[in-house]
Amino acid sequence: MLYNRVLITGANGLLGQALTRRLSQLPEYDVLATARDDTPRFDTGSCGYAPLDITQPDDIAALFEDFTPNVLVNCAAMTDVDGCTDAKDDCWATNATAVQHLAEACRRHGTRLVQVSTDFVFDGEDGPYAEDARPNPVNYYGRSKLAGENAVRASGLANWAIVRTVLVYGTGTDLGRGTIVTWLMQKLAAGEPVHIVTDQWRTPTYVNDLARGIERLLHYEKTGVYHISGRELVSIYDLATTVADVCNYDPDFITPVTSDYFENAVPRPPRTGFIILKAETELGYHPTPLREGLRAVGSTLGIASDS
Ligand SMILES: NC(=O)c1ccc[n+]([C@@H]2O[C@H](COP(=O)([O-])OP(=O)(O)OC[C@H]3O[C@@H](n4cnc5c(N)ncnc54)[C@H](OP(=O)(O)O)[C@@H]3O)[C@@H](O)[C@H]2O)c1
Ligand SMILES: Cc1cn([C@H]2C[C@H](O)[C@@H](COP(=O)(O)OP(=O)(O)O[C@H]3O[C@@H](C)[C@H](O)[C@@H](O)[C@H]3O)O2)c(=O)[nH]c1=O
Repeated sequence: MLYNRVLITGANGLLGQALTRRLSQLPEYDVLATARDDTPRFDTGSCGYAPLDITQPDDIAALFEDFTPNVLVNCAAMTDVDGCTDAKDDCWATNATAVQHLAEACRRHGTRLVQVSTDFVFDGEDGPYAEDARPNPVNYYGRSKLAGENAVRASGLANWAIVRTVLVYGTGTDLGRGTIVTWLMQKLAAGEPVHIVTDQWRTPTYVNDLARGIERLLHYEKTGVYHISGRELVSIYDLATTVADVCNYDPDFITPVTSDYFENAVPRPPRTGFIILKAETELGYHPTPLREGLRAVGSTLGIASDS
């Protein structure tokens, strides 16, 4: 397709900003970025912007009439995992019911839907996971995201894709929720001690890689489930010491702990991470090595790194 009208929801978030930035640089896409605020929190480049709360079906319907997207990429979600357990109704409305409304609008307009999902649909007992592994979420956030996936599958839409990803890191403008990597950089730069878990493993994902993976998926018009993440499976403690090493911070500020140290945190799946062979072979997706991604983030933040 030469000219593709792409609607992005949740554009003010970490992924939404990166994807808007990436697609706005490509002449074949006409992008409308949407988010809850009246105005965007970041430079949208050549993209249009409109406010949209995805929990409001009438607003979705009106926007579809106006913009008539060929593709919708849903980057909006409630992503505060502990907060999802504290505010279950809001979480379900955003991560499950709203996806049902978006899928319904897509079905009515013949729009392709790309839904972004998470490694937290799995229980983390035997990661890394391929696309056909059986979901079994261990917390409310994971259950709500799995319900969002199922809303897409059950919608009767012919043309859909689900992109699952893992612990995304990167930078953006005025992000509501930072990332563990930038949080670590700030803490270690200030010489503040941190306690980091040794018993949770992930394949951390550089946000610009994820945006590129989604762009490849749009380009090839792929359907079905895709795992798009980094390739390296590391514990969060290893991630933290790598951050310290790359940025020349003192690793002694990092104390290893196990998950039970955080008594009030909701349970996380211990070992997730993804097998990304399908994305590599079908999309030509090749993630940035972890150290390189961390260096890029450090450099955006003005931090001198090891290279
Ligand atoms: N970050 C990760 O580590 C990670 C890992 C796996 C999967 N994911 C998935 O990746 C996707 C993108 O997440 P992210 O990392 O970009 O998180 P994020 O930075 O928290 O962005 C999510 C965005 O969704 C917006 N949003 C929430 N409720 C909304 C509503 N009712 N209407 C419109 N927008 C709404 C938020 O808006 P406000 O800014 O106004 O609050 C926020 O900007 C999500 O589906 C998430 O589940 C993320
Ligand atoms: C704040 C903090 C976190 N951690 C660990 C716990 C987690 O394994 C990891 C990241 O913590 P958080 O940023 O709270 O993320 P989280 O555990 O909620 O992470 C999730 O976010 C979801 C939106 C995504 O879908 C998931 O893929 C995942 O990345 O860091 C510590 O070890 N010490 C700390 O002080």
